Amino acid sequence: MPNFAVEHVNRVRSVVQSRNGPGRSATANRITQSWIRCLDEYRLDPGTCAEPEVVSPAELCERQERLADVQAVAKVEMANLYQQLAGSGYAIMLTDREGVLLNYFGDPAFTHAASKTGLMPGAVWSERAQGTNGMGTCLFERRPVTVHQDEHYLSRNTGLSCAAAPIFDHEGDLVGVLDASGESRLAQQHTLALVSMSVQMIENRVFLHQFRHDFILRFHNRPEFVGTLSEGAIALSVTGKVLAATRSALFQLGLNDRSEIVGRDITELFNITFSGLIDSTVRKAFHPVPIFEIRNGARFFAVVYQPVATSGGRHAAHIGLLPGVAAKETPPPQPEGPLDKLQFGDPLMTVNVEKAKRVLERNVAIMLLGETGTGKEMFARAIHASGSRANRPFVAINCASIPESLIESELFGYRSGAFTGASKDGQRGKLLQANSGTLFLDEIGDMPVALQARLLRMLEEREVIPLGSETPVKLDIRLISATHCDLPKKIGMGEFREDLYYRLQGITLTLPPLRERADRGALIRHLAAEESAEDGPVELDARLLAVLEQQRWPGNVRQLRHLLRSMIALRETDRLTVRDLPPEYQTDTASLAPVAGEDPAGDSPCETSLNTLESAERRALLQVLQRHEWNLSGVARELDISRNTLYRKLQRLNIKPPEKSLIH
Ligand SMILES: Nc1ncnc2c1ncn2[C@@H]1O[C@H](COP(=O)(O)OP(=O)(O)OP(=O)(O)O)[C@@H](O)[C@H]1O
Repeated sequence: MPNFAVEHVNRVRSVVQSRNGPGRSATANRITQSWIRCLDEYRLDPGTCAEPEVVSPAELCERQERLADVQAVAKVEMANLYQQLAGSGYAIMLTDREGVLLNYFGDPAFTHAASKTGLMPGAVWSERAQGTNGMGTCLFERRPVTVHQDEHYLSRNTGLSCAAAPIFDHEGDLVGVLDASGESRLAQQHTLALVSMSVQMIENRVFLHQFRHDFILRFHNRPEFVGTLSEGAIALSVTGKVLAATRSALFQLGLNDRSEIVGRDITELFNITFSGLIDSTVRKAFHPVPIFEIRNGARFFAVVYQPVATSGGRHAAHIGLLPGVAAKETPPPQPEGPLDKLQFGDPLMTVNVEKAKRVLERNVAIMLLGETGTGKEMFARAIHASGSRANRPFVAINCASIPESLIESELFGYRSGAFTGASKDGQRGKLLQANSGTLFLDEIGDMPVALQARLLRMLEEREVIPLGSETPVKLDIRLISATHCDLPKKIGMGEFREDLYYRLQGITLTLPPLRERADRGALIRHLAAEESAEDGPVELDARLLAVLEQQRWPGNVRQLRHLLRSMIALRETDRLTVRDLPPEYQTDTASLAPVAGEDPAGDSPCETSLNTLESAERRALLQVLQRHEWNLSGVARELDISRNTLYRKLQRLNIKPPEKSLIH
């Protein structure tokens, strides 16, 4: 036996005999306790040269099968983790609850040495088989542990540094361990933080998969964290009873045990009915809605996902059974998706929605253009919620609101100590957080030029190198960007890279400003209904509606929503009139034409904002439309213009079809 091994064996024996650990820290005490177990209880020889214990291939298969759900999800996370740590001589391993190594991602530099100690599929890494070690000791302690070099019990394992975290199922049962082991001489706290994050991701995804045929409430106290690693998730039955909850859900609700929540009705936990929650989620196009927890009144933001349909149509059965939802949601032939809920007949919005639907499952970057408040983020969320990534993270980053010096680390992440002030555990950047989901880059026009180059490289190569690392991590991200800037102008001024511009716009969708939306009457009514949902319906009188329709709305839908919200809050009766408008909106009304029918002698209200030439064009076009009984294809043909050009003309000239006519 080599000298170092003899010394290690002697040290282990003397520590165990004197019950005196290698140091006085909690970790050292835990290591001593483990050494005592190994010698006294398992009767292991710290200097053993016996071959590592390995189960038969048939048994390995059987064990892998038993943990198939976890394995399938873990594979993706193991690959991510491996790529974050690759180059530093690490292997990532998954064991079952008996410590049998099921899956292994190894750094080539390490794999050869590792197989000699038994770091290979089928090997048993329980404490009983391998003495104190990351996987085995983690299984024993049921919490994340590091075991660094000569803290190992067997002398042959003292070259290893291990960081391991336990994986629990939704009932709190330990199902396995995720471990990163390597030959690094550095302490493992940073690696342990990464391993623990991966475990949380695995637990969340397994949960979402296992309860995919039930309703799932996903929440966090910050809306932007819904859909990410730290969200809480609660599975609900068709009647709104809690079936299961993730660890993070219990943590956020301040509960210690699942029994405090499982079997309870959602209304006992939050101040909202189940059907109300589903309704508002759908109405807000899967944008998290605020809910309040009953015990302490804490505010959360939540989204409810409906069951994924099975071949037997279990989804449809659920909807049919739901109290309150059933009546409103009589199964339509083509169920309305989150995208459909954003438009009410405006031709440009209809085209946008149709185009977005066509590329839902295709790897095409989407660029959303539009003035502030036109609903770009809402549209991006609806795209995400409509596709197969709906259960994956939606990560939004506003390039204009974070300091230039921090955008890079926000996006690409950093390792511990990468810069002054960096968290000691490092951070997974937004790009990695969004992996397998959607990344929404808002205000992309404000991204610093230097970073644009890095972003472009990431898009071309579909991989990212976290700050402070040298190893790329593969990315699978749906990218949606948005801006209100004139990007071609920025390109001309050298402030935006042309190559990135073309890369970002697989398709470009321009959201119309509110003042140009042909469906703004319906949108106003829809928003008024949403804003008054909690305290009873309101009615908007015709003149108020006309006045609202003719405002300029520099802040677009956001401004409209805020105005309606305050009018509804301050109302004296449930019938809102122009008298309920704040003064700054009323000044505009004097110059507006009266509502049709109020003053038959006056010009059409729609003409008041047009110049003489436009008014003439409008009248001429109306005549052609009437001649063709509003058949737009016929009109387009007669005028020799495309239907799209005709739509734009109708919008510009503020022409709407008569109430009951169908555009065809
Ligand atoms: N189609 C819509 N239906 C209902 N509400 C909408 C719609 N579009 C936008 N809104 C509302 O308008 C507000 C602004 O939407 P959003 O934040 O998505 O706009 P934006 O264009 O991304 O704004 P900014 O450019 O300032 O980031 C939100 O509160 C949203 O509720």
